[in-house]
Amino acid sequence: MMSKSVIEISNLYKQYQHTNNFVVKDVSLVIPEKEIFGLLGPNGAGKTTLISILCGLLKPTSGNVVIFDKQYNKQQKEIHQQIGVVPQEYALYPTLTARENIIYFASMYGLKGKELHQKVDKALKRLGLLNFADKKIVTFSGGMKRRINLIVGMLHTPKILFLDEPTVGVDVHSKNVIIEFLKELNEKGTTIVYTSHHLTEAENFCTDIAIIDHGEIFAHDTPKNLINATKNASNLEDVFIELTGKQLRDDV
Ligand SMILES: Nc1ncnc2c1ncn2[C@@H]1O[C@H](COP(=O)(O)OP(=O)(O)OP(=O)(O)O)[C@@H](O)[C@H]1O
Repeated sequence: MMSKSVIEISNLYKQYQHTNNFVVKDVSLVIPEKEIFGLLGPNGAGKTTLISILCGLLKPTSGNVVIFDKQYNKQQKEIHQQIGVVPQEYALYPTLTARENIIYFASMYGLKGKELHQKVDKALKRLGLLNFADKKIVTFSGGMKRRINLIVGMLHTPKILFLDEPTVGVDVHSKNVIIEFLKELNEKGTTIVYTSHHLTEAENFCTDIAIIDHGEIFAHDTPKNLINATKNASNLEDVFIELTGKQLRDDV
């Protein structure tokens, strides 16, 4: 039986002000509940623009986004209570500690008291950062900041978690910790929507993948079906090169 859809995107277009081109072009997608959906594409393909529209940070030029049967122009607050956002840029206060940052953002979702403190400790421990809880963010490495960014986005237990390149620029250890943590959240019921450059990571992690280039979705299917449907492809990288004509460096 098909899962019910939690995100429905129809005929989405985006053109930034004072530019001549659309950077998202006629994108229509349905994302079912409990999916791990990966949006893959080369630099400048439109991944950040599209995911920013889906989490309500940007307005589309035209088209429609429906999340849990709700639309941003009518029920923005209701949608925001049910989603979590982990942006590509660190959304953290550098001179506050990790714990202070997390508590500051979590309190905006109404988390407080003992429950909040227990959740903070549990997440910090799970992501290997409990010993750094009371250190200032300014002293953290890129991988540690990414993990705090992730806790900030998920502590209120969102039904959908949007992540823009959550593993970019981090070492293998941080990357594995992040991916394993996201898998656990997904097993507990969170739908994950993420963008990435990492084809091998996405192939192993995602239940469904859309490949975007020049603002257009070229393909959308399970990793296995994408590979099977592409002549001589043995992995997602082969599919990607066939569809976009580009080699996407699977860098750290
Ligand atoms: N604020 C903006 N104003 C004008 N053009 C923009 C703006 N933000 C992004 N763009 C352009 O829109 C296109 C898509 O950019 P976007 O950041 O969505 O791509 P991306 O796939 O996320 O790239 P990357 O992998 O490098 O992060 C690019 O050509 C970019 O230069």
